[in-house]
Amino acid sequence: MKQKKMATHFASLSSMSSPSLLRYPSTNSMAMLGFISHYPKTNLGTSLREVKTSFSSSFLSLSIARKQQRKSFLVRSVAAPSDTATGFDEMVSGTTRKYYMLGGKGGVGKTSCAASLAVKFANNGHPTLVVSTDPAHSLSDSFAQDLTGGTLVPVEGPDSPLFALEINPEKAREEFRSVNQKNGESGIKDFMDGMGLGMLVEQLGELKLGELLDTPPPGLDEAIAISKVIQFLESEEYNMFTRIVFDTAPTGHTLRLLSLPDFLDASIGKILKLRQKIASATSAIKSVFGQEGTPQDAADKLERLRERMLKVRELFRDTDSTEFVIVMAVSESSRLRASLKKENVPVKRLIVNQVLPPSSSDCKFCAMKRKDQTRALDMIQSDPELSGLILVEAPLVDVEIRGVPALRFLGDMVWK
Ligand SMILES: Nc1ncnc2c1ncn2[C@@H]1O[C@H](COP(=O)(O)OP(=O)(O)OP(=O)(O)O)[C@@H](O)[C@H]1O
Repeated sequence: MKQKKMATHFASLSSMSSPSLLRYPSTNSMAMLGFISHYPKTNLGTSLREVKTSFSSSFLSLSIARKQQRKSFLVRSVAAPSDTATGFDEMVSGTTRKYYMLGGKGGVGKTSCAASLAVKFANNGHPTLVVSTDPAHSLSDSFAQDLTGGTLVPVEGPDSPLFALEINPEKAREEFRSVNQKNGESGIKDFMDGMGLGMLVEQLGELKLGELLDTPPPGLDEAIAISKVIQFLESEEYNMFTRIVFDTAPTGHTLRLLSLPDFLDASIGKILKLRQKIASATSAIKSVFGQEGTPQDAADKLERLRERMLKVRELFRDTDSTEFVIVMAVSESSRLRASLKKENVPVKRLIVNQVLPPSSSDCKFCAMKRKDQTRALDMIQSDPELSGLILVEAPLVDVEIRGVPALRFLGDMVWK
């Protein structure tokens, strides 16, 4: 229903003719998105004057103006773009597979930036896959398409194949969970004490395996989800993808994820060593690993998971194939950058999203916001953690970033 609405919406846009509208050439039959002035400075006159009208009184007038615009299918942007080049040429060059992980707090526009980057890659000849491993998915919203099935869904519109995937982190954990102990820890302890193996239980207890699987830390699901994606991308079937864009979880989760492979590697390594020790006590192992499958199955699963985690960890640190792009709101701190640095994760670019446009006649509120914003941008530029990064100011646009044409529009402004 919503998709239909979108299609109508953009179809109407494509049939508009106004001197102040700039039409986007589309290589397929998808409708086009028109925006007043594609932001070149020379073209700001009429459009910005109109925009200022809605900005000058209050946000109420802005929202009324928005409604009117939507009604007449006139979509306008209220921001000037950054002139900064993001080095997209470098991002797009070469056919060797590259991974882009976009991370940042929830609500800053991470998904929009990830989806627009994926669209841009696909429009520049790269068969692309965009994956959401954020437990609170919004990729479906962004593409205005249902991507919730946990499988690769083709996205219509871009010039080269673009597939999207929302990974259900719960499902991704199932494999790991299947090696979970079925009994409570005290049950196992009694049982194993009876067999003279109490010490091993203590060692297992120290790993907090049961706790880890029953109430997993937020980053665990994502670590497993990413490792699954990496795994299936290795198969021949998915060789075609030369760009993989990850819409990762919000900052806190992502940071945990970054340290998890080490943690899991250490834990799984210990478990595997313990397996050797208790190899003869089959029934005890069954209690620990559950009744399903043989101890060998459980150990093999853990070993495979461990290998995959190691790959993810390597991938996160490989500057040739992977880049972590930070997306933040203007007012945020540089904590994420510091943590990424500590984890040796390659970061080159920082997107500061929803930046207000320049204007000479702001309302009080807008003027205040703009001041805050200028101060925040100055701080970012002088922050030793951030100053070395390519700073990209993504403008606030007066339209919902939904569907391929809108993502294409945003992508053309952000990824240059
Ligand atoms: N530059 C922008 N101008 C205007 N609206 C924007 C911009 N960037 C994002 N938005 C809007 O902000 C909302 C949140 O964006 P998005 O879903 O991309 O954020 P997110 O960081 O992925 O959030 P979450 O983690 O909650 O999914 C969306 O409605 C999106 O359309």
